[in-house]
Amino acid sequence: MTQDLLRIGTRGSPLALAQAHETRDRLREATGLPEAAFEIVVIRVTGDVIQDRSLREAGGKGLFTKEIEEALLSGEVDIAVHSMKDMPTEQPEGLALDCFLPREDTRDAFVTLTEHAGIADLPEGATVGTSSLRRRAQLLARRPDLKVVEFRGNVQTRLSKLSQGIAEATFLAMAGLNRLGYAEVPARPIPPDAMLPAIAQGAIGIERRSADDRVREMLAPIHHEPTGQRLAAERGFLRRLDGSCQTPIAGLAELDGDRLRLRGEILRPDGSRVLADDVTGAVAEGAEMGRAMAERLLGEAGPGFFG
Ligand SMILES: NCc1[nH]cc(CCC(=O)O)c1CC(=O)O
Repeated sequence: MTQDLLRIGTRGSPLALAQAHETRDRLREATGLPEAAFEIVVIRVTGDVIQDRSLREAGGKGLFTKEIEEALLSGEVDIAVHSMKDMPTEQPEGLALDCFLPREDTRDAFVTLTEHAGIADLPEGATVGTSSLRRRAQLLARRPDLKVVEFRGNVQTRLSKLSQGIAEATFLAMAGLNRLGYAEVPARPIPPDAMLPAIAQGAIGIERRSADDRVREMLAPIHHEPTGQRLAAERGFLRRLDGSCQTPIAGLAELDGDRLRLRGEILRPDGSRVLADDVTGAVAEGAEMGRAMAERLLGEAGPGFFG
């Protein structure tokens, strides 16, 4: 970082830009620096360029982060703002990811232009759009009769697919809708008991060069430790499961004083089996609780579970 400018790297999607603006505003507030001290630098990532096929086919993890991390390492940007939901559990050598903003709503939302109030009310054989393996598996676990079609693109695109009748409902993260200020989108939050969210859903993380002390000091006052504690548990769970990267995984940690409750779930992609666990322990033990839960569920699953 040059003496007077902090370059903030981000994807160019409306949600990514909203998250970058939130980060800049919090940094301005914390540092007292003027708006001119920050520059938002939009970086094109592979995941944004691929439009014609499913992201999974294109090769899994890191599709939304690789180019941004390269820009960090080369000094093109000084920090990178990410949806933690899209972040691998390990960062490249030389980068640190330990600053988290206060978490938004962690729930998924059921979105429909029809009068159906939720998953249970959809007519027999109805079509639901989602490109999330997790949501697909969770949906089919409850309603094996439903048809799932691939749904990509931003919120507007997905809503227009609903209005064209391509599907009767879809799912979106409440966090994204709230951060974009889309109060008019017909979205009903789903309680975590009914659909456990993705690991780290609703959390924003800020990545930096490990050795950049000036940036580390600048980020310290905007870090939200309770969010960090919850993510430590959820990502501890994910880290142990990451090997099978096509695995539908869900998890949510919640704090109650110095206690942490962690719920986790792994599913077969077709929803035919769901293995779930729910534990409470000391906040400081979150990462280990997550790892141990993953171990238990993997043991229960046995070989071939994800087939
Ligand atoms: N995988 C895409 C993605 N990454 C983060 C969010 C939403 C915001 C969040 O969960 O923080 C979304 C879209 C969605 O799931 O609706």
